[in-house]
Amino acid sequence: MKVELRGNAFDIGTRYSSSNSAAAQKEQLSPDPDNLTETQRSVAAHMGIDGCSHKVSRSSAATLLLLQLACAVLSSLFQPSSGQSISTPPVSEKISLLQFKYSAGQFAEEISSWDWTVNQCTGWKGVKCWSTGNVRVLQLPQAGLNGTLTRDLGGLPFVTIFSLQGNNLTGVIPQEMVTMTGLKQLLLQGNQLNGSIPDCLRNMTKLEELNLANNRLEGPFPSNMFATMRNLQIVELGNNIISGPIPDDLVDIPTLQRLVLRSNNLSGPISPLLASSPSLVNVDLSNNSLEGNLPSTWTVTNMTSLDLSSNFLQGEIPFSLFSLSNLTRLNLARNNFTGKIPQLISCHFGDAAFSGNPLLRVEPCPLSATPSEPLPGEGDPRPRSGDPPLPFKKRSSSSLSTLTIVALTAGDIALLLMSGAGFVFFYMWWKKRSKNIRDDEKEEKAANCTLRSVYGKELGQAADPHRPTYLVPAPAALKPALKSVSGKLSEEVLDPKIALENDFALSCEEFGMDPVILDRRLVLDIETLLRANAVVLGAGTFGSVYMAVMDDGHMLAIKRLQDGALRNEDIFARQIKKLSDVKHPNLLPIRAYCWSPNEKLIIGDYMRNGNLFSLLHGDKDQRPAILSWATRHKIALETARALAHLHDNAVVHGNLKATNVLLDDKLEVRVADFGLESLLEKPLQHITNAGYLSPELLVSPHRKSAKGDVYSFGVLLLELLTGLEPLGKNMDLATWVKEMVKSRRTEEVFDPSLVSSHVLPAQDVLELLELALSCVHDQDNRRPTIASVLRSLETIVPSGGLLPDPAVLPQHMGEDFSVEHGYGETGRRVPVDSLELSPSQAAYYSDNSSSSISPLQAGISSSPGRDYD
Ligand SMILES: Nc1ncnc2c1ncn2[C@@H]1O[C@H](COP(=O)(O)OP(=O)(O)OP(=O)(O)O)[C@@H](O)[C@H]1O
Repeated sequence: MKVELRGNAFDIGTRYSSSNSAAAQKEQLSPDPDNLTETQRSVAAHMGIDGCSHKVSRSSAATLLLLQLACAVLSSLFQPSSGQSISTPPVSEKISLLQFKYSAGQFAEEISSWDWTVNQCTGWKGVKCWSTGNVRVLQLPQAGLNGTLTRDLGGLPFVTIFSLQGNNLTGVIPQEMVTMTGLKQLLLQGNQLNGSIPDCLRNMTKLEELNLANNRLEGPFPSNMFATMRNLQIVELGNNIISGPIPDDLVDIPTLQRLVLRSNNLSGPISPLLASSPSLVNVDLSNNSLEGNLPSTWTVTNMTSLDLSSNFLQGEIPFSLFSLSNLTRLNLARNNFTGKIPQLISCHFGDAAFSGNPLLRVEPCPLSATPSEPLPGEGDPRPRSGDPPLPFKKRSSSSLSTLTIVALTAGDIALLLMSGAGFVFFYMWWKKRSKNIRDDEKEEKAANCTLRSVYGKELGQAADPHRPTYLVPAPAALKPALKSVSGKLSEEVLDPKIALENDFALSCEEFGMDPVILDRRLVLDIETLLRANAVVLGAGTFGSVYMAVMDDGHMLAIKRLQDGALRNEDIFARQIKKLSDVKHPNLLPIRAYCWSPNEKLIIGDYMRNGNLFSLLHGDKDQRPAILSWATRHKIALETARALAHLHDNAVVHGNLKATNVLLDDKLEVRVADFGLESLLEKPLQHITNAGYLSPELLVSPHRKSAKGDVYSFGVLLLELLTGLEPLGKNMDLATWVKEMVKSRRTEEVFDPSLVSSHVLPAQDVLELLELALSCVHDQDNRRPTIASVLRSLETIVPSGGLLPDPAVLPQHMGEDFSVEHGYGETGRRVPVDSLELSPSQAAYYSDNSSSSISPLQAGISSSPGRDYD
């Protein structure tokens, strides 16, 4: 009997589905809407709300009625008689939900419980109801939904939380959702939704959180859309294709705290309203096409984080911005700002905050004062909490005082800096010291350490990394794992404010045990991990890497090892302990790990400045940085130190490449991912670092050796010298440079930002090239040891024989430099085939200049077969 009736219910759903698209059937039904029941009337009324261009059609209402009648009979038979306190749920809402299921969730295991015979309020996953029986919450994050948001969702007028993030929903956001006038959270980030931002959102006047990030929404904001949405606290629309200006009625919402519009096509100036908002805490407008000068007066007193990097902003940076009392994270990199940044300010916000502005003169900071600190005590000679008390009252804010700013703007900068050098050092010392005191206090509270959603109550306190990071949906491979544990999730983890970043936490739940801590300064338990928000940073050879934000703002990087990791816990523990024992200031320490039969996580610190590859070559959300010769030399030196230390401790890195050369807050190198193959059941048989692999390893990738590391290091040096990626279209970088040198075209290999066309490279650069070439010798026994490479590197003192950083050039020289060296009018690097590369460098990337096969593709080291003359 039950089976039969379920079949009926399914038929109804299917018929309804097709009726929606079949005009003929609609016409046949044509009921009189005057005869609608109370619920129907309410739905229809909501669907026809003024101000929304789309109104529900007569035939839809008719279909609804017919279905409701049919279903009402069934529901009267099959409502549970368990004495629920919830009233009988409206059938129309059930139909709307089923219709949505048939459109988007037929194959989603998550909503297999959505069965007609079950009460939707008590037995359907992801659905919660009011006591009246109306749907209050629809919450299905990462549920494997695959299809469109149907117009029938308009039949859920009493929903307050609509949370379908991290699925694979396509199509437009239907105008019918206008009926949801009581909505407080609309969370659809991490889908494939397209079309424009629907005008009808304006009717959601109670909305507090709007998150449509990571979709394909395009076009400008509907005019005056936000004028009615005055309760918004969080607006996240990053990583779409939204164009046009940022509307004033958005930035002046009196409750708005978090505004993330990064990586869109937004243009126009930054409104002075944004600079004076009393509520804004976190703002990220990076990676757009915003232009013009910054507002001259900044009074956003609550703002802690502002990212305007990678735009076309220009003019001088107003000092009032630096005086904001709570601003700890500022990123103005990669714009066209002019003027001068005194040392006091570059020390406060970090040099990187101003990099990539060719006409901005930044006085580099001899110390680092960026907000994120290493764990207390780590290689850190700073005073600790046991030290004598401070001689003055603790300041409540870390901002520069108004007095300081006035002094600076009055033109006394030089004098102030000279006479105040002691103050700077003392200030930095004090700042770091107070941080240590806080850290120590936190350590004492370790046992109670819990994490909160950074998008929830702790809004804006910790979530915003200095460097923009993409939020991306969980890798497909992870989804089954999520499903398998989702049934166990607590209510709190399903908080819709905790967005798709919780992919990591979900997968971690499988452990059910605390992580093994390898660094006693790290306080972390499974609860902590479960509640942390995680962002996928990327996936590599060994698995995915996530960034997770702790409640104290500390950011961890968590590598989730793919299948193939050691199955024996003891051996895994022994190997990982061995790796974590190899400590060096230029190695990224392993702080903890999790092991379960199905999951293995490796936990270390998150490096805000990303990796060398992105820095040199740029990536999706970062343009290449302009690195001076001295900086490149420093990176080479520190990487060599890390590698030498590994080899001294009998650890082969085995996967050295620019994405594994990470940069910490002080732009100091932290080499990551060393020795990871020792954690695998079987050595990898495939190439993990194409372009960096020595000829002998191309033949036998599993025979990792110290000399193989030296070869990879040589390629890194070449990358730093040439500015080119390790793999061109037709050959690898080492082969290309060797050929260029053989053809006496050495000067053409250097990165044009290092050497002007009429100044030959200085001796020290040539020495480095020679050293790099010795490392990439085809025969491993002819390569030097890393210890001897390090010694040579230490003797090379970067000279001033090259053009200095554009940032320190006088302005007129800066202009010449940008034109001559391919930075274009805006001071940005321009793509391959343009001025940025020498003709021979451009040829390295082009695929029509040679028909040769890359030695990597061929699996052997051979002559490139390229015509160099
Ligand atoms: N601790 C970290 N801090 C910041 N970024 C990190 C950290 N660890 C890894 N990443 C970044 O995350 C991304 C993915 O890293 P992952 O190690 O998985 O891949 P990979 O380095 O490209 O390749 P491989 O797995 O072969 O090393 C890379 O861009 C990497 O630079």
